[in-house]
Amino acid sequence: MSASSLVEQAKCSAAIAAVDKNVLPSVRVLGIGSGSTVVYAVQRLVELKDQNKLNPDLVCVATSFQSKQLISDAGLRGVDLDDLPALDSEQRCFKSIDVTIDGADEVDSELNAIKGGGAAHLREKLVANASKKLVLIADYRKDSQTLGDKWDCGIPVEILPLAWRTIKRQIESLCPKSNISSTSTVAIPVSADSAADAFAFQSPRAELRQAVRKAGPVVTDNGNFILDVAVGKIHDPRRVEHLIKMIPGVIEVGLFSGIAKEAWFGNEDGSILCRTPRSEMKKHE
Ligand SMILES: O=C(CO)[C@H](O)[C@H](O)COP(=O)(O)O
Repeated sequence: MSASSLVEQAKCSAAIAAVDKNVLPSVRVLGIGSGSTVVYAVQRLVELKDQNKLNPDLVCVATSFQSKQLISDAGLRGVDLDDLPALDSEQRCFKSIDVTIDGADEVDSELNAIKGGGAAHLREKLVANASKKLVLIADYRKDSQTLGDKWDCGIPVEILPLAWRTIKRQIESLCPKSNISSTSTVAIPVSADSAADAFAFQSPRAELRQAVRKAGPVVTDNGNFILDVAVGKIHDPRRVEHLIKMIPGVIEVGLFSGIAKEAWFGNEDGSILCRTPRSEMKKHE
């Protein structure tokens, strides 16, 4: 089998396993992520729907234009995030989505994730944050110990177009390039008053993401630009996320720290791994 078929098979098997385990008839509100792996999840939902295995009142919340199209093409009922009741009266919590199934660009051992390879991470994070459970699905290339081990395209950062050069400069000046070599890892104090406020960070390089088959930059579903910020290995994703998010004009950072509850990976050999934060890997057939 070719390498690309193996990857597709791995995406598909992870998606099917995650949907079967998580989209039970009790699920009434389902978040649908974005990207190529999610396509397989939606295909599985159609099969379950045809077998009357889904909640008859199921509604789906989209995370992008693509996801909205997937939902409607599958004959599933879509609903806007803001049209959901703010409070789940049964469980008395403010998470109105039961489960969200989404892809990822890289997932570390704690299930922190890089997302936004498809430039959809702003709405993906809104939906994930409103979900009782975020389940990630991916192929074996995304499964890593530390963010930055495998994904080398940088952290996607959605920004306000009118100040893109200023924001780029400010991100790059989080750690002046002149201070370090391209391979070194240095400690950057994020606040002057505490030595503990330091984290490993490589020289950030922020590139404006360019469109394919369209002249100029990628424009997100929200009308914004994307900077891909290369920082090397990310040992403290929450810190990095907060540091970048503090820059005025940054709308959302494609780091999902401590949000996902479960991640499913399809392997090259056809097996599937399910991971939870800090857990041992569980092998499924
Ligand atoms: O975050 C995303 C889009 O913003 C995607 O979920 C992520 O890029 C993974 O995509 P794929 O399943 O195509 O590998």
